[in-house]
Amino acid sequence: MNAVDVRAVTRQFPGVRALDAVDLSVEEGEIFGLLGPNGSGKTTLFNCLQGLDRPTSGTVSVLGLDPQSDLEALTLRMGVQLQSASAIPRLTVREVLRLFASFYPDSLDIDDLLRELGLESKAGSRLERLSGGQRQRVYIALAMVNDPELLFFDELTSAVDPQARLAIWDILRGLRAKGHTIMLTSHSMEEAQALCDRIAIIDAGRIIALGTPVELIARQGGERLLSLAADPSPDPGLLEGIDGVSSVRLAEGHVQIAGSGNFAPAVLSRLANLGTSVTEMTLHEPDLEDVFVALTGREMRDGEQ
Ligand SMILES: Nc1ncnc2c1ncn2[C@@H]1O[C@H](COP(=O)(O)OP(=O)(O)OP(=O)(O)O)[C@@H](O)[C@H]1O
Repeated sequence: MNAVDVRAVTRQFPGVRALDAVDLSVEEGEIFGLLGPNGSGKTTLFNCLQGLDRPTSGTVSVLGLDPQSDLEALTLRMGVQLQSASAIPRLTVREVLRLFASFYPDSLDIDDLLRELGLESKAGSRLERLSGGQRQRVYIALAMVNDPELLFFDELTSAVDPQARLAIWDILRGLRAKGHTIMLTSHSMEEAQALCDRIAIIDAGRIIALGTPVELIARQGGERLLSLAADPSPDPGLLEGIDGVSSVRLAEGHVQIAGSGNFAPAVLSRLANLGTSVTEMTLHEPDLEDVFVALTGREMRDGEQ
């Protein structure tokens, strides 16, 4: 059984179709990323999955349950990340965990949870005193307190520094290793690539791509791009026949060589044979951002509304 099944889900608000015939499934035990620019429908879909909103048409099944009619049973089995703890800033980490644990008939041991999330030394600190990364770890702990099968995280790492981000990714990987299913939203293609088993890219309420990051990049025909400055600048025609190279062009004083496979060493050796010295070189691997640009004609961040 899939953890989540969404079939032909449309959510129409006055003047805005936030979700438009969305189909997707999340398998048990995977980290599934829902990626899209601001206003693309991520929160609306999460709301429908968590029983906070109802699709205008289509069906949603979460852990085999209907989030509208079976919400009570579902609440015991899912964990939802708190958006902001503004209502409880004066409680300590331990107090807020105890409070949340009291909402459920069964909960994890608070000390184990604190240890697992590296929060033991912060147990007595008020939420308002924590750093952004520490607070996000508390939100993860709160979502975990009922030991849920399925966890939802919304923009978990958007406001934390790179080091805290890596620590949070490790926590999520640890949850996956223990069999939990995770569904997360993100604006970050980098995060999706590093963390998610599969992703759906959503744009204007429609799923425009669905698969593993590697599949999506391959499907888009993503190529490596070797960009170099060389002196003297070589005739592009002399690099065109190299194995794996699909195109060579001169742009802004750089030679840009696109292709697949490991063509860079052959290019460099051809340039050396031509007596050309390379003064600068970068290699861009195809990534999910390229997939988004190829599908929509714009950058993920440009799409913000
Ligand atoms: N209650 C509502 N009433 C009217 N329009 C809404 C409502 N909720 C969301 N929308 C609209 O639906 C669209 C999708 O919004 P949603 O919040 O799902 O996007 P999102 O992808 O989560 O964005 P963000 O990344 O900014 O959180 C937007 O155009 C939004 O303005």
